[in-house]
Amino acid sequence: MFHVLVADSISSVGLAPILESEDITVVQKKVDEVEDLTVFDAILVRSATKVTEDLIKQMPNLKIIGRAGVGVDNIDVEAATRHGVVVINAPNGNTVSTAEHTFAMMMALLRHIPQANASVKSGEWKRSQYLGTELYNKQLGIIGLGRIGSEIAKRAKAFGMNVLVFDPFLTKERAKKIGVNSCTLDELLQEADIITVHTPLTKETKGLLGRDNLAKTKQGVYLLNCARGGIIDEEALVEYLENGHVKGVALDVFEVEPPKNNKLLTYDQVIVTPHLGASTKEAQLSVASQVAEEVLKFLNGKPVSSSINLPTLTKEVYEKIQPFYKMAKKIGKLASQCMKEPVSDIEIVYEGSVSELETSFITKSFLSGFLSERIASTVNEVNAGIIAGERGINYSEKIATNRSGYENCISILVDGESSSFRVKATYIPHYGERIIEINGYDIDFYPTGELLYIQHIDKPGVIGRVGNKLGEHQINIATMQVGRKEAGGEAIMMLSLDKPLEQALIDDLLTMDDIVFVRNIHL
Ligand SMILES: NC(=O)c1ccc[n+]([C@@H]2O[C@H](COP(=O)([O-])OP(=O)(O)OC[C@H]3O[C@@H](n4cnc5c(N)ncnc54)[C@H](O)[C@@H]3O)[C@@H](O)[C@H]2O)c1
Ligand SMILES: O=C(O)[C@H](O)COP(=O)(O)O
Repeated sequence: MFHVLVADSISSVGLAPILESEDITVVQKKVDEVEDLTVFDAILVRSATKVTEDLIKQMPNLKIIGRAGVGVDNIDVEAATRHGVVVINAPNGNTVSTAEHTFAMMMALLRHIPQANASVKSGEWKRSQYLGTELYNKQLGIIGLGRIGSEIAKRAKAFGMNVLVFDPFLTKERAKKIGVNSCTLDELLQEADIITVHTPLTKETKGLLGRDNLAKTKQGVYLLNCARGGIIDEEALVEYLENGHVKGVALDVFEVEPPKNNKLLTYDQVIVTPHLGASTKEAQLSVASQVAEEVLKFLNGKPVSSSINLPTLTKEVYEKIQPFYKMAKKIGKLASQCMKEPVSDIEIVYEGSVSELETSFITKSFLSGFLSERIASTVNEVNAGIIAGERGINYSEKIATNRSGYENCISILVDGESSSFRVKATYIPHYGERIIEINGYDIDFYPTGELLYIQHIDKPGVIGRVGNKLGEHQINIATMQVGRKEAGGEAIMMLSLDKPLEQALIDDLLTMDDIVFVRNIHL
């Protein structure tokens, strides 16, 4: 008999396969109302229950966490993985509902519907006070053209809006297919009448619309956030509402939920909903049935298709593959951070002993490292191939015909819209992972921590000037590797640092003679 805890409000109709199973006992209660957490094999949640490492530790029988929705930011996926607990979600079930909710918010915002509704119900009849603005012919700026962003774009076009999109990982082909104009963030900020955000909350998107970027927007801009609280910096937003630059805001999500003493709630021109994007009968039925089916499959020992953390490998295979698996993920992150641009093709070549292993898993691990720098946190070995396909990235793997002399070697070539990136790595037992070539330059470093990648001209004094500049800013260099093809030509440096560089210092390095390219890398 399996025990499943349904800790949040999830559609019972959708959960029917689990509720009706004779082999499963279901308890529908909040975590803190449950007396004995130790019996449960599965826990099903939405965004309200926080599945922390502490909770996972209190559930020693736990095998699977089911998220009836998209975002897994309320689940400690790393801890789950460490504890061998599979995490699954329902990534597509609420896309349309959230897109529709965003659209409803946009229309309500520009036509003052919540304010007018409250006014009429209080006995007023103030027609002239609620003069609205049409969507027709307006510039809609969409930041993040994933599942939800694309659905918004379709609907906006039907309303006769001009759609501008900023998504650093959007290929030209995909933008063309969806029929949107891809532009830079600055162009979008300067041109859009209405801006809506649809990215995951990551270290790069946190505060994306903060003081500096809000200053670049049009006077009288409207803003929407139905993605995750914090993408629009709430403190900066208050300032821009106070000075009248931002005309109206619609929020479904907040930095702290439920919001407490949040000044944004005091403005008449701010309309809000309590994280209702996914709250429709259809979406709830869809996410609940997706999760129920997956959990049922898993508990019956069948493979699941929406796992976001663990690949389905036997213990034996996993042990052999693990070092390459980990290394491939790091190379993926390295390549993605070195090449911040849309990518169309990735080729992975395996050489030596690694080519005898199940390389498709290693390829997926590379892809998940690569994509995790660009897409929501839900990308992993299981879904990386599908996501790459959705993003228009073709990937292929080959076994090398020539040997380079290493016992094992993984070579990767990433083709982007304006440049390519080539990297080679090897794994040496009892010594570790080594990056042995970048863009044709021989090099040898351990891919970990804070790194600084510099392309420069091979001239006396360049390395010294870089060292001095970092020293002036109290940045300690732990290790440094240089590589060149010929004396006096282009060369590269890879420095391992005790802390990352501020953007201002990177900009400063770029102004120095003979420095061509500088990039902070975090592995
Ligand atoms: N309000 C709700 O109830 C609700 C419901 C569902 C999803 N969501 C949230 O909506 C957001 C989008 O969900 P989705 O399913 O469309 O995700 P998705 O992964 O399909 O799309 C995210 C997009 O953001 C892009 N992106 C990543 N970093 C970026 C950056 N720095 N700048 C611009 N674009 C960037 C990615 O390339 C990707 O195309 C997520 O935060 C999700 O948690 C909210
Ligand atoms: O990430 C999601 O799926 C949404 O934010 C919906 O969250 P909810 O299931 O708590 O409504």
